[in-house]
Amino acid sequence: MSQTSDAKASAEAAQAAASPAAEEPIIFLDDISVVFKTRTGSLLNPNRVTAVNHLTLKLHRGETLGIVGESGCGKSTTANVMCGLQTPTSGQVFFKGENVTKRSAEQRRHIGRVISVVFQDPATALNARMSVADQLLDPMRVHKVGTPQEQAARVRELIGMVGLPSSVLDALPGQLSGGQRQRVAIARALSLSPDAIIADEPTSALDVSVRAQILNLLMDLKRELQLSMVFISHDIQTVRYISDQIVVMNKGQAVERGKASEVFDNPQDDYTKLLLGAAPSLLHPDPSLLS
Ligand SMILES: Nc1ncnc2c1ncn2[C@@H]1O[C@H](COP(=O)(O)OP(=O)(O)OP(=O)(O)O)[C@@H](O)[C@H]1O
Repeated sequence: MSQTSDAKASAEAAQAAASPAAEEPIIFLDDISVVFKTRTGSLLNPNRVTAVNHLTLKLHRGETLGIVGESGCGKSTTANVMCGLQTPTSGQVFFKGENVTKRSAEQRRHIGRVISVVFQDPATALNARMSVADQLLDPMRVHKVGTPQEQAARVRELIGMVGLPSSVLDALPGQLSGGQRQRVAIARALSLSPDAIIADEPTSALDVSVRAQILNLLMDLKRELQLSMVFISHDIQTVRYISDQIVVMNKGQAVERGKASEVFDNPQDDYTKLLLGAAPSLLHPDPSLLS
């Protein structure tokens, strides 16, 4: 199934490449694999773990691509390849048509290709000793974006965009709730007006009631800013709620892909069916929380 799924994606990619009029995907992972050296590995592959195995996927402008699969299936490694934190062992990474396979996240920023990441735990993603205002100013200072006045105005704009009062700007992360901290992390991710955002399990560390609020915030921002987003989760119901397109991963491979509604209403792969069958009892006992 995965080969069929990836063959389909490769055929689409070839077709898109042949048509100059077709809009380039923001991110295009072309048949990437990531193999880590380890002390253990498997019987067939000693001292090696294949975290991602011949994966092809595309993120189009304004789209939310959901990546779903169990722990260890390669989601975070895929996210790291997308944002330049991990170089693939094989395969190529394109950013708006440009081959950036060998470029680090830092090098990509210098050529104006920005992908921001929102991590699972805002407590560790934010600097505990920096005020909220400084956390938001930091990326603009580091990348020398705007005058001090423009940066200050942008900070006020960002904090409003994520639904927080400007009174939190002087607070330290430890003085905020988990949901507020994740809002700050999202504001920080938006500060350089990224081409795409990768949200890697952004709600998993939060209380169930707060999860729905953060999901709704991401949906609102996506609409208002026409964000292109990769949303990664082991929770298939959360992915279903927010995504336009879905890739289901198992053991480093894409086992199913397609429009979210089609994948969920008519899953073809046994693993997807298993995830869907297991889903209702996993994290959202009360579906009204997501409405
Ligand atoms: N730096 C590394 N060195 C060795 N093995 C690694 C490394 N990073 C990830 N792995 C292994 O690669 C596989 C995929 O890991 P990855 O973190 O991408 O999965 P995941 O789906 O994001 O899981 P989780 O949801 O638990 O984070 C796992 O078997 C993991 O142990």
